[in-house]
Amino acid sequence: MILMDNVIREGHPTLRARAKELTFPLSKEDKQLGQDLMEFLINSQDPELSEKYDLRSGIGIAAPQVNESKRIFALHLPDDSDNPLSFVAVNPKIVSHSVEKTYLTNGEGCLSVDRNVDGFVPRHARITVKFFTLDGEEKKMRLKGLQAILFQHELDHLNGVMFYDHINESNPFAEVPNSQPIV
Ligand SMILES: O=CN(O)CCNC(=O)c1cccc(Cl)c1Cl
Ligand code: NI
Repeated sequence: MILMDNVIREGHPTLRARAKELTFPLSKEDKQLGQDLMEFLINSQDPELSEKYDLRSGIGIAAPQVNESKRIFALHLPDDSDNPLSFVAVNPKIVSHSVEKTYLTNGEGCLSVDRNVDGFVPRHARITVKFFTLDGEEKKMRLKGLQAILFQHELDHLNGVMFYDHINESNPFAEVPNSQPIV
């Protein structure tokens, strides 16, 4: 199982590398990696397991964060949100996006960043995405709100981008033009 000791932190070169596409059928190891990423999210959101294994809670995790430079990540948005979202995405892509932006007024956090970095992280408000499941099935879906933000945060990790790269340096809380914030 993935533990915090397996999570690499800022400064590790893998976080700034472009991760490599996977080929199908996936190797046993790559399938296991996808399953391990999802298991980490579920464990990290479980009060007992997160305490037992000292896990920082996460709603997404990308393979580069455990030093696997592969284009695969897992999202697991708690089922108390209006519509639950939980999947492992292989070779994910954004195929189209809104002009309008969005951002979380509380900012974003990252398991690979052991500090608070305040500021608005402007993201596409609505995205159409494509990815493959661990079994090689192609999926296409439209995401908005926190689900869209989360997908973009994880896809950034596959491209060596950190959330704070998007924060306005001169004024972290500067108004974001043409945006609908999420409180
Ligand atoms: O890459 C994934 N992580 O670093 C896991 C920890 N961060 C979060 O759960 C998190 C928190 C707030 C907003 C977003 Cl968008 C995310 Cl992703
Ligand atoms: Ni992150």
